[in-house]
Amino acid sequence: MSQEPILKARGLVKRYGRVTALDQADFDLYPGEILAVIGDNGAGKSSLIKALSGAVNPDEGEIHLDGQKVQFTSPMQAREAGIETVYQNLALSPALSIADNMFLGREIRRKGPLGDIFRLLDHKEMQRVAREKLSELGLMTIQNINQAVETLSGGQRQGVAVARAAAFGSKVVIMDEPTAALGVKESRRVLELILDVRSRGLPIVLISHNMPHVFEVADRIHIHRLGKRLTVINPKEYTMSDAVALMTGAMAPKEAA
Ligand SMILES: Nc1ncnc2c1ncn2[C@@H]1O[C@H](COP(=O)(O)OP(=O)(O)OP(=O)(O)O)[C@@H](O)[C@H]1O
Repeated sequence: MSQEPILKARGLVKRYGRVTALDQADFDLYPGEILAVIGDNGAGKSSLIKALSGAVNPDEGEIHLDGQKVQFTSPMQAREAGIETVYQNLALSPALSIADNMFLGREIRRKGPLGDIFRLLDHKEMQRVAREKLSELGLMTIQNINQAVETLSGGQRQGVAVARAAAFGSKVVIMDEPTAALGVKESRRVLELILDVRSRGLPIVLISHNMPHVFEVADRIHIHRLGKRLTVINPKEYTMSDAVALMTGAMAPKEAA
């Protein structure tokens, strides 16, 4: 790759007591790509993603975003720097509307003296922007932006979470198992959304156990094993069973070219 990575990590270490979840892990995400991260249970994928998204503080190692060294102490800091994460448990508030969920934690306040004094929310503006963001991603089959998220299907909820990440992630979108809880049709829609987000120029990190999904959308596959990056493969040059064999240690990686 001739370009510089947009997000890069070197030598990440994270220990939980006697367990070493990350053991000198490296990571590279390049502009405009979908990078899948796969690995066996307990390989350290979540720990890696948490370190990159500010949810855990690594004990050692460095993270660089856009060439600058960063040290996030909270997910909010990573979000402010342009890294949006769609977590497995979604982090949506079911009782709130779609529009309110899109702006959770970064609400737009009303301008003017009353707005300043009472910190009033600008619901109209939030609804307008939410509608715009959802329709950009072809999600306006969701009829009413004021509908509570709890009334949506799993796929629609995932759509709101992805739209929120795509709307606010200025540099990187990380998705942790976005299709895990979904049916076939809903998974399809979310995969299309992931491709849409890439076509809008945002690079994506996709953590998934679903090999067909990974092989369908990923440009490159980072294989994580025993707390570190084992290798990165091109899905066009490997079969799914090769990838699983690498993940489980049944096959050794080829020497880097
Ligand atoms: N908060 C924690 N406290 C203690 N141990 C943890 C914690 N988080 C992760 N671990 C341990 O670190 C190791 C790596 O876990 P991690 O969740 O990163 O793996 P993973 O590849 O995401 O696994 P899975 O695919 O099962 O979600 C595991 O042995 C796990 O038990």
